[in-house]
Amino acid sequence: MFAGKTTALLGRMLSERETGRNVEVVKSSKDTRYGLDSIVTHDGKKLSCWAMPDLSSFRAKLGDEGYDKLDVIGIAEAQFFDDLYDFCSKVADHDGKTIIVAGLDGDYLGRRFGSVLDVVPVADTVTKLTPRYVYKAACRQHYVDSLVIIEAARLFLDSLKVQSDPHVEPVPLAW
Ligand SMILES: Nc1ncnc2c1ncn2[C@@H]1O[C@H](COP(=O)(O)OP(=O)(O)O)[C@@H](O)[C@H]1O
Ligand SMILES: Cc1cn([C@H]2C[C@H](O)[C@@H](COP(=O)(O)O)O2)c(=O)[nH]c1=O
Repeated sequence: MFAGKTTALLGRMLSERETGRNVEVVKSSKDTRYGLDSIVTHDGKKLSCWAMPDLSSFRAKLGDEGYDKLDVIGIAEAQFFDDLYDFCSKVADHDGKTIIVAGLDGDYLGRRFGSVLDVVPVADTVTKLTPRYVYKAACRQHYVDSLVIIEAARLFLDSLKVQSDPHVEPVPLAW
């Protein structure tokens, strides 16, 4: 929800790839917003991925040979995978691969979301990202009225365009 999770995941995967490591990304097939063949940031950066309903089918989908060659697995929209903890434990501890998880730890009401929080104790590092205030408010409202997020995003992006022009006075957002 505009916090930069997908941007961060994409950046991490590309830098792992640049160091010669073999990487793949899997995302939940529940997230159909931008199609199923890629993870896509809200400003349109893309990286191809596998979309799956659960993580237990990951190895079978890649095949043993493809799976064995992998060094790094990125997981997007992790909040939708019920088997996140079991997958991460097995793949990291048993198979020795690096896993980079991106997902929401809480829903729009601030309640825990899926099992993202369960993998925190077994993670080597955790980065907590938070949306800009305007997006946070709009995302909450989105679940009440789905049109509000679109208008809020448009207003915010318009305000950035105005502020980036040194000859134009910035217009404050009214909320
Ligand atoms: N420092 C930053 N880190 C991440 N995203 C940023 C940053 N500054 C601006 N952005 C913008 O915020 C948006 C974050 O989108 P995205 O990574 O898809 O978020 P999320 O996956 O959390 O919904 C993008 O439009 C990106 O360009
Ligand atoms: C806050 C919130 C989000 N969701 C869903 C909506 C999207 O499919 C993802 C969030 O994706 P993003 O990459 O962070 O934009 O989660 C939901 O179902 N319930 C919620 O409360």
